Amino acid sequence: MTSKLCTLRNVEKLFLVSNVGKVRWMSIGMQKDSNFFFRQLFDTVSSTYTYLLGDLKTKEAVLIDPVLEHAERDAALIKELGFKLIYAMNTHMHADHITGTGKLKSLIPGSKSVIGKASGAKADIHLVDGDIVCFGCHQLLATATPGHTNGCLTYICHEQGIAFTGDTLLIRGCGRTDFQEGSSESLYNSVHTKIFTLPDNYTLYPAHDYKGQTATTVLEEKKYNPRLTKPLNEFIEIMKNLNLPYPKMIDKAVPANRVCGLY
Ligand SMILES: N[C@@H](CCC(=O)N[C@@H](CSS)C(=O)NCC(=O)O)C(=O)O
Ligand SMILES: [Fe+2]
Repeated sequence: MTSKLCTLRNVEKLFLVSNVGKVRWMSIGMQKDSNFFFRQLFDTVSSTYTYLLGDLKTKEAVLIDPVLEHAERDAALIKELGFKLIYAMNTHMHADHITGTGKLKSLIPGSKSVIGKASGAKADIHLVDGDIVCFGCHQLLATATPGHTNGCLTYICHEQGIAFTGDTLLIRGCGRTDFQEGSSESLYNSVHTKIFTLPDNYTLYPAHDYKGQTATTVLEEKKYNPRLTKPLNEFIEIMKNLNLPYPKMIDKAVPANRVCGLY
C-alpha cells in the first residue's frame, strides 16, 4: 500500500476501498517493523513528551504533541534525520503548554496540523474515532478516549504494539477531570474499554510524566494504577479529591491551542 493511498482514512473506508489494505492491516498484526523510527523527546518546563515517529524507507514522519518552545529543536531533528514531516498531531487541546503544531507548519512547509474533531480546536485535519493516520507503511489508529477533555484521542500503532495515550492514561495515574469538559466517569470508561482491552504487552506512552518515568505497559497499569484499578465509584471520589492547582499556563494555553498555538 502506498502512503498516498492511506494518507488519512476511516478504518471502514480502508477496508472497503482497499482489500490489500485490509489484509495488510490484519496480517502485520504484532510484527515489529525494522523500518519504524521512534524517538521520545521531553520538555522539562511542562514535563511533556513529544514523539517523533517515522518510516525509515519513505522518510515520512509524524510528530505527536509538540511543544511551541521546542518547535525549532524538533524541526532541526526532523531535517537532520532526513524525514519529511507530514502531520504535526495533538492528542488533545492541552491546558498546560502551547502546542507547537502551528509553528511547525510554518517551519516545515507542507506539513499539516491534526487534532480530534471533538476538541473544537482549529487544525488542518480533524480526526474522529476509527480514523487511520498513515506515514509511509505505518499506521496510527485514532481512538476516542474522552474524559480528561472531550476531544482526547489515543493513537494506537498495532503493528508495533504501542499506544500514545495523551493525558487519558498517565504512568500510575491519569489526566485530571476538573476542567475542559472533564468527566471522571467518561475517563474511566475510556481507559477500561479502549486501553485496558489492548494486549497486555502493549507499551503505553503518555503525554506527561512528573516522576521521571518514560513508558508503561497495559499489564502494569491494569495491575498497579492506583486510580484506575479501583471500582468506578471509588475512582470518582479519588478524582474529586486530587486538589491539584490549576496549570500555571491554562489561561494562555487553552485559547492559544484553539488555534494550533498560533495566537
Ligand atoms: N503543575 C502543572 C500542571 C500539572 C497538571 O495539572 N497536569 C495535568 C496534565 S496537563 S493538562 C494532569 O492531568 N495531571 C494529573 C495528575 O494527577 O497530575 C502546571 O502548572 O503546568
Ligand atoms: Fe491535558
